[in-house]
Amino acid sequence: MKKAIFKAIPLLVIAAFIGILVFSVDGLISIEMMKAIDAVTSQNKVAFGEHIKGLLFLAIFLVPTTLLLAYLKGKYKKKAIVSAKRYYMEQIFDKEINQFQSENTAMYISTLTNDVSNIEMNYIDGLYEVVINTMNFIVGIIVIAYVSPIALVVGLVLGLLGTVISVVMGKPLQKHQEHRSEFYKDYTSYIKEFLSAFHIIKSNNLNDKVRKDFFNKSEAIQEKGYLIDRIVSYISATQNFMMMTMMYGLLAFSVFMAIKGNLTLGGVILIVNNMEKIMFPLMQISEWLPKIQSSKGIFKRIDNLLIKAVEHVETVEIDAINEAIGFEDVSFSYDVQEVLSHTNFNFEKGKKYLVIGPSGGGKSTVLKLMRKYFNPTEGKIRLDHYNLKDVFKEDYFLQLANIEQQVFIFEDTLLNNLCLYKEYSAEEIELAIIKAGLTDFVEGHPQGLERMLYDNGKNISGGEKSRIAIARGLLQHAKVIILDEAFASLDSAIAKNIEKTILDLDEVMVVNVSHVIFEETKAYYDEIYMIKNKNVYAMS
Ligand SMILES: Nc1ncnc2c1ncn2[C@@H]1O[C@H](COP(=O)(O)OP(=O)(O)OP(=O)(O)O)[C@@H](O)[C@H]1O
Repeated sequence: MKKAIFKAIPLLVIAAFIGILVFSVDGLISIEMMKAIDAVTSQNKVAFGEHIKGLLFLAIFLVPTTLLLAYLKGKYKKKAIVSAKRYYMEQIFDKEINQFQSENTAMYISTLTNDVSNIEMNYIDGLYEVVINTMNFIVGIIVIAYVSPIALVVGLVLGLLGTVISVVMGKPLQKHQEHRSEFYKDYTSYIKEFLSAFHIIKSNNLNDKVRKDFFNKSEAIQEKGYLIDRIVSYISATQNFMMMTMMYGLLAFSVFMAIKGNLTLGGVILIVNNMEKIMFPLMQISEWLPKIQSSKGIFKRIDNLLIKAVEHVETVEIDAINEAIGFEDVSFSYDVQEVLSHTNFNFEKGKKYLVIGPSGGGKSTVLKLMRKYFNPTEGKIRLDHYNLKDVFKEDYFLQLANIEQQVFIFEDTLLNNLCLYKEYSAEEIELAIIKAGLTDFVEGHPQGLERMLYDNGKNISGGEKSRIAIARGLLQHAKVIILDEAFASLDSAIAKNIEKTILDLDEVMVVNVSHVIFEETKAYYDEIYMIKNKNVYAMS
């Protein structure tokens, strides 16, 4: 993820140059001021007037450059955060479906919210502050060196010491930030679970247990936050002590030089004035360095989360399915459990298949293999004369329409939910609506296709969701339609009608896994497969 953030480095470099300009102008103002004061002490009115003029000119020049620096800061931060988030999303969508499904999605939510905002506050802001304050510090030191080179050495030694102390003290922060990030992951996972199970918790009187668990988890996070704040306070206190020592040390040193006649009054004022310009950046640098360091563990956690499982390299492009999808001596196991053993069967182009079998027999597993979520443990799935494993997913998925019982509804209009953000003609949409039995549903609402669907379809019924999924499948004009218990939430009259519509589709292979079997439509299938005892049997 760091690499993505580094895309904003050119902006940071430009900001660093503008920073040098701003701080140099500021330094020149101090020098003009010193000269003006020395002109007063030597009663030189002409020189005083000239230095005041120079001072005013520089002060005016400072306004646009300071504004430019503020603008660049905003640009850099925006670019860094946007690239980090874009990289994050790209890496997630690069993952295989099966890998993603085997992980807890709460991890992703927690990383995208807590960890990314932590990186923004500590790392992205930190890099900017360290770079800009380093420029400020360097210019401050040069300005002081202009009147007293020895003061430069004293300043540098003290500055270096302060930074080393901060970095060493900041070490434990990294470990605690990592722990806090872990706590947040569990916490997000827990919140996700209890919000999803709200009705189960209420109806089973589990409120007290949930309240107690919630309290314990919240307290653990707050305790960790408190510990981190305490460490930050210790670091700040040590830094303040260092800064005070440095300020008074330099002050005493410049007064000593003035007494010895090696420094003018203007010079003492310049050093005192510029001390803040050295101290403040030093304080900032030593405050931000531990924060930058503490992000290391979080980066590691995010990068581990985004690691893609090693996958087979796909090489075959297709633009149609011309013959069949055939399972040849296919075996498949989840970890230790074997679900299919050396099984052979075919789904031919344009034919209709009903797949039945006992619960846990392996029906969904066959569909997952067919959808390329997994590859067989042994044997191969043939697509025409290719091994399905070698075929590009993007090409293959264009040929498939999946209609499942669990239908996801986007928080958007009915139209967008039907078309899934693709372009279809009005006639195509109308035909899909009719075939999916959605006509009354669309016409029965004053806003028709423009009605809004909310929160994964909370404002529509399970049957309506299923019909939306069916309409989506029909609109796709896919050559293979896979139905996974798609009729389970529909009343039998509607289900029979839709099943018949789908079975009437010419040139479309239909694979219907269903517990709901209608005698009236059974005859329309070319084959019925029974999946049991790790094997697939043709019933005809
Ligand atoms: N991701 C998984 N990890 C481990 N085992 C799994 C996984 N998915 C399914 N199984 C196991 O594999 C077997 C076959 O499951 P599958 O979901 O294919 O059956 P099914 O015939 O579709 O069942 P049902 O009709 O109940 O939906 C079951 O014993 C199940 O517990």
